[in-house]
Amino acid sequence: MASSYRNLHTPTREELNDASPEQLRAYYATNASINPNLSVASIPPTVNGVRERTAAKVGRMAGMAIADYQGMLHGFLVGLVNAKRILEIGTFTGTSAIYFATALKRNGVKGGVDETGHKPVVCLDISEEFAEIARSNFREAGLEDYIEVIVGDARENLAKLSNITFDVAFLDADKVSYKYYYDTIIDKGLLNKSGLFIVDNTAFSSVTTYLDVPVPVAADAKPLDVKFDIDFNHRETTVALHEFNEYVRHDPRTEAVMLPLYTGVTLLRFIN
Ligand SMILES: C[S@@+](CC[C@H](N)C(=O)[O-])C[C@H]1O[C@@H](n2cnc3c(N)ncnc32)[C@H](O)[C@@H]1O
Repeated sequence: MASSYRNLHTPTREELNDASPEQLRAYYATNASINPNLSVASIPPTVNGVRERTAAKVGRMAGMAIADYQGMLHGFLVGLVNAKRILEIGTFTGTSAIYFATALKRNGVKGGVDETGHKPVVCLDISEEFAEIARSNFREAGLEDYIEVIVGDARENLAKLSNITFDVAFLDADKVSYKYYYDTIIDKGLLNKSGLFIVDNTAFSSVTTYLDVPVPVAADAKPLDVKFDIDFNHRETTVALHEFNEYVRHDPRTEAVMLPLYTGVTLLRFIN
């Protein structure tokens, strides 16, 4: 790739296509080294054991869960926008949903199904196996009244959601669909005008980023043979994210900022 991150050149699709995996990774290298132990925020007890239980079930795929530091950031943002309802696309075994629900509860939001027919955190995930693990993690955390998981392709289930608006929408499922999720949420009015999008992995370059994360797999763990397409196309994902980034950069409806946290976290809000 001709250009580097330092001179802030935005690579073209052709440049991304020509780049080696090492160049992609170097280009998108982000600050993955923030140590939660140095953070002034604390990891809530509701996430205790979630990573260990996840790793015991899915092995190294457990690295797909958001990091604690990012979860603490999400909790902070939930407070900042005074969120009452959150939409999450891509739940896996529930780490990010637990951070969201913990923050809602701390902010005084009550659990249970409300007049919209939903609990405060509505999660969409395609995998019944992951959803089952997530639900048991929600029970362990005492947050089952706060979080529901709707299983199926989020592209279809998003289209079915109606008569509800959210204060935060978190995108963390298949990256190639981010633009579709973003546009559908806006077009259907699913995000309040003062709401916040949080979009994960926007500077992602390789799934090995997940797999490089050390996870606490117990020696006697026998991970499930979970049917999940971990072998998805890295380049297709990278290019789709690049196109998403360019799309939102030029979208007059919103303003965006990408935080150089882990594999990139983009925050977007509506411009009046
Ligand atoms: C990176 S993981 C989410 C991690 C999660 N937010 C956490 O903190 O643990 C991505 C998830 O997206 C789900 N997924 C992938 N494609 C999907 C689709 N088309 N619709 C719904 N979920 C999808 C996968 O099953 C997986 O659980």
